[in-house]
Amino acid sequence: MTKQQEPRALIVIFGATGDLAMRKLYPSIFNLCRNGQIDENVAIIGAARKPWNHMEFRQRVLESISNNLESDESPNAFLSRFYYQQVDVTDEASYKELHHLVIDLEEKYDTDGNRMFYLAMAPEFFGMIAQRIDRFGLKNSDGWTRLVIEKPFGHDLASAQKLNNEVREAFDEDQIYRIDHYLGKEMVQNIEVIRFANGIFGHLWNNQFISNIQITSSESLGVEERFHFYNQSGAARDMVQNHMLQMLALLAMEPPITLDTDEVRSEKIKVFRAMRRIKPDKVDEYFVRGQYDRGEINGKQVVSYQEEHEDLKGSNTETFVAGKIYIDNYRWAGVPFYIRTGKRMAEKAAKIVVEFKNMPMNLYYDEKDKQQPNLLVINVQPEEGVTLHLNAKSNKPGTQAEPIKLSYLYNHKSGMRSPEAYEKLLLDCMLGDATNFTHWDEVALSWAFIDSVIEGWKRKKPNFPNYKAGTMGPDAAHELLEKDGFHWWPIKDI
Ligand SMILES: NC(=O)C1=CN([C@@H]2O[C@H](COP(=O)(O)OP(=O)(O)OC[C@H]3O[C@@H](n4cnc5c(N)ncnc54)[C@H](OP(=O)(O)O)[C@@H]3O)[C@@H](O)[C@H]2O)C=CC1
Ligand SMILES: O=C1O[C@H](COP(=O)(O)O)[C@@H](O)[C@H](O)[C@H]1O
Repeated sequence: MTKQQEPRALIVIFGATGDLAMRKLYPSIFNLCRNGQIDENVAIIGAARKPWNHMEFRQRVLESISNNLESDESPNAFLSRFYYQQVDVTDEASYKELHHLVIDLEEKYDTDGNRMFYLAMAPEFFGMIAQRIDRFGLKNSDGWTRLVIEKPFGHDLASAQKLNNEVREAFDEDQIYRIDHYLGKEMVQNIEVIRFANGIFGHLWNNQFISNIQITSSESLGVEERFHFYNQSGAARDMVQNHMLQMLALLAMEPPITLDTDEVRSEKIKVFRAMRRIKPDKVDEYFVRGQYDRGEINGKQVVSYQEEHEDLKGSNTETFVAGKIYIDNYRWAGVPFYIRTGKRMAEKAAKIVVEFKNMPMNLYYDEKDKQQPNLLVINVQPEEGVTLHLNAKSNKPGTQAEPIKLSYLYNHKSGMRSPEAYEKLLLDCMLGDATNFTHWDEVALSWAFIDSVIEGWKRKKPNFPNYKAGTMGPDAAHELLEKDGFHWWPIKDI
């Protein structure tokens, strides 16, 4: 968290007619307005090629927020702040027309000259738009100008570096807000608080007391309409390089000296630097890849990845990744961080399990009835909460101790709604708080790590498909932990 400013701004959304804008951005802006977190000094320009006028655009925005509207609530004041400008980002004249509208609205809404440009467009346009915003005078020297960039930020280190150079020719690092929506999730933000505000965890958070940490983000859906993008990307690039490694960094970083953006980022960067790089010829010791076959999810038969579209036939793209990552520093030497993510798995869930080492001597359990390790479970989604697994006195005949759970569920409190990730991140950007956005060094180091895994995979053709839809991935993902004497903790009811 960094010193916060007032949320006064003109927001320009490139890609305003697209899926992300409709499904995530407009409902998030609506919630921020309804909660009074942004007010009359914020207006929004939607920019895309569709030949819409302001009224047609407002109608689409209305449709996108219809699920959020109460029956007796009028959306008119909210919608009146939305304007549309037809823009082809490849056409220079578009930027000049956009500039005129920006100037008009800035005066009307008294936005102090603050401008947020949100790039909700295909990544190949990111560099071009950033440079043209600069070249056509859309950056404002009176207020602040910020550029929000969606993922993916590159396809590998080389392309990310090229994109970063292009963007940096027009914007300074502190003006660039690279989105990783996992950093906007309530329980991901809670990792730091749980660690740094609780002595019982803070003091034990190291290799003396923790045996391993497991991070899972599983999805039950397949690739759906995004198959074209996904087939060129795969789970390692789509989920591991960003979301999974970001959660790992928050779990592993040293306490920052303050919560200022630079301090938090600098601790995360140190984690990325300490991550043991996997040599391509050793990739199979550390990483497992998978692709789903036909299977059953929620009682419904589903087709294999390769059957989802004719273009996917014969594909070698991984839809599942499990990995073991070591952080070679004093705190974490010898502690494996296991990560696991994939499509068409048994459940949609994201969960972190911190497994503590057992007591050195066991008074209450015998050989057949082993002591359960203490677990701290951070439920990221769908439930949001924390569960602590302890051992306590048992009343059952023949046993002296048994595992019990202490749970706190955030989203089960009546009337409590966790803000959507995009809601928080949009507000953070307006407030000038870049803590929950990724710094270039984090992006570069995580690409370097993933590139060597992918390089190792390229050397050997995978034997795909290798897991059934509706399961928790290929057998090799389970063996990865078993050979270290661990197992994956379940993602349900834990
Ligand atoms: N959808 C999602 O859930 C997520 C998306 N993202 C990222 O967000 C970005 C956008 O994704 P998504 O919304 O799904 O993509 P869509 O394909 O749904 O939308 C693309 C948008 O770009 C506009 N566009 C395309 N070409 C031009 C052009 N030459 N000039 C101006 N506008 C143009 C399209 O509008 P028009 O045709 O009217 O010009 C449309 O508004 C991508 O980087 C994606 O990776 C990230 C996470 C999740
Ligand atoms: O960034 C992405 O994330 C989603 C999963 O996000 P979640 O918030 O629903 O867990 C994933 O489906 C998508 O492939 C990926 O690009």
